[in-house]
Amino acid sequence: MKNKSLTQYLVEQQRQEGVVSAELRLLIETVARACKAISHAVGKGALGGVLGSLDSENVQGEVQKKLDVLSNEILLDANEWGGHLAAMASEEMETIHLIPNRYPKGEYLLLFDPLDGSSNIDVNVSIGTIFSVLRAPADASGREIEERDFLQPGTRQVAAGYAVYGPQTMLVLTVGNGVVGFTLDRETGAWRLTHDDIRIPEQTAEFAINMSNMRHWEMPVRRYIHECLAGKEGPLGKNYNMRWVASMVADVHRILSRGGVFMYPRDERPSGKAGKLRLMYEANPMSFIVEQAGGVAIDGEHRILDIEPTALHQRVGVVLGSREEVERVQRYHREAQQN
Ligand SMILES: O=P(O)(O)OC[C@H]1O[C@](O)(COP(=O)(O)O)[C@@H](O)[C@@H]1O
Ligand SMILES: [Mg+2]
Ligand SMILES: [Mg+2]
Repeated sequence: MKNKSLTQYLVEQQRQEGVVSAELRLLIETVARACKAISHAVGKGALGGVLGSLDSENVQGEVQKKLDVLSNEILLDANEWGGHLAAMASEEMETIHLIPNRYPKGEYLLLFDPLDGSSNIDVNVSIGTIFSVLRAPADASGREIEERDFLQPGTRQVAAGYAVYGPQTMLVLTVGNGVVGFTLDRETGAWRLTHDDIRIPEQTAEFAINMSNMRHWEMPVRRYIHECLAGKEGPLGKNYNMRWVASMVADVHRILSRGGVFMYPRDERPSGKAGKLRLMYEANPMSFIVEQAGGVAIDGEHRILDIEPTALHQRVGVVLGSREEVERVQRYHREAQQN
């Protein structure tokens, strides 16, 4: 039998499981269509003139790549007119994007990191798109959506997913009923269910962290990585392997595929920034997916999904992946606080 299509999966989630509304189904299909368009642009590379940087910076002061801006535009254009959304927010835009008055409005809020792993674009390494869906608060009906309407904890997400543009283009999705993965059939253009009920193994011997930041890490992170590096003779009693793609989508995708722990911890740099990754566009959607796959996601001490956001572009420390390892890192943080 042929693999199920994304539409078929979503219709089942709507009819049989009752976890997806018709509007949410159409919204997810629209996002998936946009990801397909981004995948095509990524695939053209230098032939499509999409590589390289622009002169502009985004709100976080990062130089924008052509593909950051192009992917942002593709997602905005695809999602503006469908009538499913009240507003959108993106890592690449300073403030929220309201649905223009000429289009019907819906009840959902869409947030995205249009192009994750920007430093890998020009070197032909896997990159991706991350998205998160919230419901607009009930008290927002009848008035214009404001930034504060987006500031909801990750537990309120009704769907989250990512597309990874690698050797294969895949879409990994949760609607709060487990995690599934679709592979883009490049000949027919269809998303086909290839990875049913993805589960992260509880134990692992593989970690992912940017080691060049070691001198800035807090003690609990140093302790954990030091123990991993000590291998079989150390306190953890096993030899660890290390991987760091530097595209969160690709690193998290590996963890969903074979387990592991991914860390971009907050550190002791005086920048006052709590880590590098963004809560609303990266940490929350990935944490929702990881938890739905049986893993754990924390900021060091606390569950990421419980964080009450205070700003749209807020950054957060991230430790996620296989349960036993993440809980060990959490224990080290708690012990450090008690001392
Ligand atoms: O270059 P570093 O410091 O290793 O950071 C890598 C991290 O930065 C990110 O690329 C940030 O995402 P953007 O490309 O969307 O800004 C993550 O995907 C990745 O985990
Ligand atoms: Mg990113
Ligand atoms: Mg990005």
